Amino acid sequence: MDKLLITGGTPLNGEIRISGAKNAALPILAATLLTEETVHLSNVPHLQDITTMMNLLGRMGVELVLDEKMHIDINSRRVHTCAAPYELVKTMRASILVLGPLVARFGEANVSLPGGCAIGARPVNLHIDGLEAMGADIRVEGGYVIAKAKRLKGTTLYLDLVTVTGTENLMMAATLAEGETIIENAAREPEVVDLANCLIQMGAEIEGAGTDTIRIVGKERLHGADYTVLPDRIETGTYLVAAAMTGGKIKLKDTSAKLLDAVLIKLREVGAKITTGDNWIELDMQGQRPKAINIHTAPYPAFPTDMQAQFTALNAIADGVSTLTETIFENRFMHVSELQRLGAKIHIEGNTAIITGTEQLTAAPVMATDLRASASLVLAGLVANGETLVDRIYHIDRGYERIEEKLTQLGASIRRVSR
Ligand SMILES: CC(=O)N[C@H]1[C@@H](OP(=O)(O)OP(=O)(O)OC[C@H]2O[C@@H](n3ccc(=O)[nH]c3=O)[C@H](O)[C@@H]2O)O[C@H](CO)[C@@H](O)[C@@H]1O
Ligand SMILES: C=C(OP(=O)(O)O)C(=O)O
Repeated sequence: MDKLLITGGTPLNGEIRISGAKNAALPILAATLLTEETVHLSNVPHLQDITTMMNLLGRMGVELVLDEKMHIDINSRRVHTCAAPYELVKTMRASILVLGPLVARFGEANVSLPGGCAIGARPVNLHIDGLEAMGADIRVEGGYVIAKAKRLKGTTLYLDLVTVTGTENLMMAATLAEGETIIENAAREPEVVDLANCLIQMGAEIEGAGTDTIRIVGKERLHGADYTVLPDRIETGTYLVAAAMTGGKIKLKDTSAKLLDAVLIKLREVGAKITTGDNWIELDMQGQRPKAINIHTAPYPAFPTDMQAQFTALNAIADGVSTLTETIFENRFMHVSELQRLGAKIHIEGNTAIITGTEQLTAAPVMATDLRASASLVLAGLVANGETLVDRIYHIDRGYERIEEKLTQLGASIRRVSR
């Protein structure tokens, strides 16, 4: 099994390109099930989750043609099964995103509940309740969501909790439903907006994406489109934190500062000098040690839970004591015990981590438990004294494209080893 071997101590310096967003590309790939015409996608990141989604679509009969730059032509004319089997989707939560499109276009779906995950229980009850309210007949049996429907009917849906993939699933389903659907308390994440923009290019009528009320008027059919996926704000944020932790100076290209307001505010509080342009962000830490900052995760536009682990690593070496409160997932502190192995001084009280910054972490073998937890261990490895070996990096390959190449380009000492 591959591991990452990191020798800490080099301030990051240089320029890299940010990839397309995993959490936008996944629902957009699922959305191609809504039309029999070809959808052409660009800026799809080369990641394990994307491969899993493409394998799943391929197994259903979707034709996918891709070139080495990950431009993909996708055609769902010949779908012959509406099943998403457990063996194919167990490693990826986002597989549930095929549920809405399948029910809306084919009137049936047999989709495995996504497998257990280290960050929390992550039920999909709101996806199911919403589709039922639109007229689908759904039962959950043997670990599968089995749905049948004649044409879905538009209605007003109120989501009890802000759910990103729940909003996406219901928005996709509503594009082919009869009449108008209103989603109240919708997620406002940029990835929801990106999906809506792609659906609009496919002929959908959607207003209000990016606000908490989304209105969709269903169409008889959608058509093909040519769409470019937005940049990955979490990948962007992760590299910015890496530069801040190492006291470096980096420029990230093909990204957008507009997606990262809450994160950039926190990085400025840490002491980073940040300059932005239309499609780039530069961070200069001027060799300083970061200042400790308090963080509270919440749905967009507040501070993203997907950046919590990376800021835990930053606070572990920062000057001062900080608190970091996780409000989205009940079990998203699995990285804490691994960071403690590197010398971090953190204790957990309920859903808050209290962190006393220490000037120097010391290398140790550590184990990744989920995607962003693994990123936090890599960041800690970049500043730890000695060689840190990060195990179970298949988690990181789910969400970071060529991470060791990009960090090497920025001057880090990191390589993939099989041990
Ligand atoms: C592929 C993708 O886009 N993943 C992102 C998405 O995950 P995902 O869409 O799974 O996360 P949700 O926004 O749905 O989860 C928010 C909260 O709602 C709860 N909930 C959700 C649905 C439901 O039916 N019932 C329920 O109780 C969840 O357990 C969680 O506590 O948003 C999360 C929150 O920003 C991010 O961390 C993930 O990176
Ligand atoms: C939690 C994440 O992804 P997923 O929802 O796909 O598990 C993430 O991207 O940090």
